[in-house]
Amino acid sequence: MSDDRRQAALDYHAKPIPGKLSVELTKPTETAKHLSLAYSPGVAEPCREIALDPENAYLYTGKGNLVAVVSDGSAILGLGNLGPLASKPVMEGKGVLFKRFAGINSVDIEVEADSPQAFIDTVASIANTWGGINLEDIKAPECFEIEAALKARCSIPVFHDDQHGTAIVTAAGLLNALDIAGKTLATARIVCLGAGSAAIACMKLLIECGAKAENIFMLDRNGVIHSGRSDLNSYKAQFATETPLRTLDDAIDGADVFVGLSGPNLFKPEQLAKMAANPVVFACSNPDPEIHPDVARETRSDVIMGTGRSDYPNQVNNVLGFPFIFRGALDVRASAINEQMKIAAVHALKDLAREPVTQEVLDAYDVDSLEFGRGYIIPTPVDSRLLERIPAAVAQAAVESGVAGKPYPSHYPLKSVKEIYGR
Ligand SMILES: O=C([O-])CC(=O)C(=O)O
Ligand SMILES: [Mg+2]
Repeated sequence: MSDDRRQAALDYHAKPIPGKLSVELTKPTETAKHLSLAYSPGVAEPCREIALDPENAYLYTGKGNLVAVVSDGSAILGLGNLGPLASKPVMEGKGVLFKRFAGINSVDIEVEADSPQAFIDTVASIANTWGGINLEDIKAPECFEIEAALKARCSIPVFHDDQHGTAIVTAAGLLNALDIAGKTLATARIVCLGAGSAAIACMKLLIECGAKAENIFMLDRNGVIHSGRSDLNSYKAQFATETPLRTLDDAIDGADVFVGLSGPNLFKPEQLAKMAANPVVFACSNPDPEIHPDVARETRSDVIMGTGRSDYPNQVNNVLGFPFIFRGALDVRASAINEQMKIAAVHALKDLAREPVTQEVLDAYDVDSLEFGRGYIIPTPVDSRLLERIPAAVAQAAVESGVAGKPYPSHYPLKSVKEIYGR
C-alpha cells in the first residue's frame, strides 16, 4: 500500500473518535420518569418476565437483533496469527458491515484462549444472550472443531463467516463467471490454492452446487493434496485426489478456475498463462491478492478476475453474505444456518447479478454503466436489493427446512435498513 493510502487508512480509524462503532440509545432518557423505566425500578419488570420465559428476552431486550463477532485473532484476513487484540479493527469492521448493510447490532469479542476447548467454553457460556454468533478469522483446523462444538451447544445460529460466507459468495460468483466463459461447474477443472478454513468450505459448497470432486485440485504449503500424502489432517484428506500432479505449476496447466484463498502474490503470471481459455481467477487473499488484477489482465486479456477488495471490480468477499444471511436467520429466529439456507443465498446472489444495476450502484462506483459480464459477475455490496433478496431467500429456506422458530416475516421483502431500525 502506498504511504498516502496507509496513512489515510490509519487516520480513518483514529479520527475523530478512535474505532469505527458506537452504541446508540433507542429509548427516551430525558426525564426522571424515563430513567425510572429504563433503570431501577422499571427494569425489574422485564427481568421477571424473562426469568419466567426466556422467549421474553426477544420482546424486552436487543437479543433478537444482536450478533457477537467472535475471534481469537489466529488467522486475521491473510495476515496470519496476530493475536486477539490486533484482530479488533477487523471485528469492528464486521460490525460496521452488519449495521450498514443489514441493520444488525453487533459487538466484537476477542478471546484470549489457550486451547480450542477454552475458546469453545468461553463462547458457549455467553452465547445465550445473543441472537447469533459470527465466528471470524480463526485458523484451521481448529476452526472446524470450534464451529462444530458451538453449533452442538448453542440454540442460536453459529456461523463461521470465513468458511461459509466466503464459500457462498465464491460459489455465486463462480457460477456466473463460468457461464460467461461458456463453461459449467460440472466439467470445470478447479485449482484451489490454500487449504485453510475458507478453501475447504468453498470446495465443499462447490461440490454441493455441482462441481466434481475429481476435478478439484487443492494445494497447501506442501503442494497438491493427493492420496499419497501422509501429512494430511482429516479435513484436507477429504480433498486428496489420485493424481501424479504435485505443484501449482503442474495443476494449473489447462485449468479453468483458480481460487486463491492463501496469501499475497503466490500466483505467478507464467502460471496464469498456462490456464485454459477464458480462465476464471478469484484471487481472494486479503488485503493483497494472490495475483494483482492489473498483472492478471496484462497477462491474459480473456481472464475473468475477482478479488476480495472493494477497489477493484468483482469483489468476491464475504461482505456480500454474512450481513444478509444473518438478517434472514434472525428474522425467522432460526436455530441454525443450514445447507439449504446457504444454497438459497448462493442462488439469490447469483441471480441478482444478472439483473440491470440501479443508478444507486452506478453512482457509488462512479461509472456510467455496469452490465452482467466479465467486469460484473457478482452484485456490489452497496446494492440495496441485496437486503431485499438474500434475507428473503434465507428466511424462506429456514422455514422450509424446519429450523425457523417463527413464520416467514410478513414485513418482507425488506426495502431498506431504515425499516429495520424503525421496526
Ligand atoms: O474481511 C474480509 O475482507 C474478508 C474476510 O473475512 C477475510 O479475509 O478474513
Ligand atoms: Mg475473515
